Amino acid sequence: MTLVAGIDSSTQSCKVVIRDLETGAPVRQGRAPHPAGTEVDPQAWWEALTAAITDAGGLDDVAAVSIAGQQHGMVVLDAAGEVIRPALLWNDTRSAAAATDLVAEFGAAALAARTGSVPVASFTATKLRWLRDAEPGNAARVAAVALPHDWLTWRLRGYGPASASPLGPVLDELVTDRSDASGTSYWSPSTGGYDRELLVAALGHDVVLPRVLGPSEPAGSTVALSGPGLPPVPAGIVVGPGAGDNAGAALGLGATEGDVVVSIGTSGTVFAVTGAPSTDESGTVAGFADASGAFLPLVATLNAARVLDATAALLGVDHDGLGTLALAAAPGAGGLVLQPYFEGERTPNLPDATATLFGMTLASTTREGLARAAIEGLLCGLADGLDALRRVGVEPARILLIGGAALNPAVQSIAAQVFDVPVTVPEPGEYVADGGAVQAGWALTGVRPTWTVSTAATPAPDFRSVIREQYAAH
Ligand SMILES: Nc1ncnc2c1ncn2[C@@H]1O[C@H](COP(=O)(O)OP(=O)(O)O)[C@@H](O)[C@H]1O
Ligand SMILES: O=C(CO)[C@@H](O)[C@H](O)COP(=O)(O)O
Repeated sequence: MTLVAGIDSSTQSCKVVIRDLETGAPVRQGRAPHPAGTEVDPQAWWEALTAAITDAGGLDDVAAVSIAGQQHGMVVLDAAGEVIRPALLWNDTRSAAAATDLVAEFGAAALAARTGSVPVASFTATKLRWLRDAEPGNAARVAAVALPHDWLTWRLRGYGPASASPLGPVLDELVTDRSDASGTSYWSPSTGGYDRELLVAALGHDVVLPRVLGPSEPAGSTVALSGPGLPPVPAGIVVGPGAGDNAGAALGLGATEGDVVVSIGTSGTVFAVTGAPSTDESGTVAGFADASGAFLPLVATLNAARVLDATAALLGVDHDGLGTLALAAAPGAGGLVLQPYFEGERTPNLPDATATLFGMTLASTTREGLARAAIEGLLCGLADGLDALRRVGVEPARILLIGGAALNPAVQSIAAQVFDVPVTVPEPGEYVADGGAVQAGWALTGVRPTWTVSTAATPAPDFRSVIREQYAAH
């Protein structure tokens, strides 16, 4: 039996899935938490990767591995391969003004044409501009810029600072893939090349950028790393190119034309695999590349599963309790509407916004109503995203609902009331890590594995227009 491993280094945790290459059957898995916050020392991801691989029983019997991860995070390295400052994550909004500056300098339409997207604070280029302006000393030291999955792949292949890696700080050995490169705002999904003028405009000088690998192109192989604080990984495992987490999920799900994936994790995302690149100069839809050689128009919100975490904590219940309360209220929650911008918002681009509860009356202000308004509010933001995808030509036939909060039965049934497209809930799984496992198998054999994904639920279509009408009124 040949085993392959996929890794998802996501915002809240690191997950490892090991599968049988031939059948796709799960063999074992592991996970470890990431620290909270929107600024994280990448060393914490390396330690979580070590813990998660250990939790998964190590990789001794594994033939190939590939790492997918949260998109956009800014990892800046000096000439000695040292991380210069903690990474700014995709959900860190301090670079909102820098994003505004870059859009003013180049124009939204030009940026959409050159990079597929109009940058907001999430995008790497805006974080580099923030660094240039706020921390010029750190900016001047930058010799290479990587994304979270690029840096972890580099470390797993034995590169890193001289004191902590067998192969040392070889910056030219940094690699990335099309999907994650497309979230930088200095790479073009249409041409497949870096836009160095935009990089220099952001950071102030040119630097080493990771080589962009094709979907099945191996990054190289592992070197033996076993030791205290190092992942238990033997030498010679093939390392796949890795991916941005959303592209990884599309690969893990085997999403095809007509499928729109809605992921409710730390971020909320709505995306589809398409044959041609998309351009949306309004900035709503990011025109990303995918991990199979195609494209991935995507809408992302900042406020997703944690809206439910916060509401459940406020109501003093767990996730199941929140779901039970929500289903006890009628669709529309008696007029109660939660605009859930707890962390500012990315789509719409309102980085300084806060959450607001509308429609509070003595009748509507109940625990049940609040629970339902929280689920409806986060789903309405994603339904707006679905409409934006339609505007760039996506024709949805079904929604594949994934991510931590998709496990919640109330989220599943309310999704069938908010989306005007049938909803399918795949069996609970780590689809981003599964996408990494697909990449690992693809890089190992040259043939893309096609594994079956089972369905856990298909909530009956039950579209209730009142929910979106109320939400849109505020
Ligand atoms: N049954 C549930 N109902 C609602 N939310 C849940 C449930 N189970 C997990 N979550 C939430 O899902 C989130 C984690 O989802 P995940 O997709 O792993 O996130 P990420 O990939 O961004 O790290 C957490 O905020 C967690 O509290
Ligand atoms: O910024 C985006 C997509 O553009 C986010 O989707 C991040 O990629 C983080 O994803 P999760 O950790 O929430 O899955």
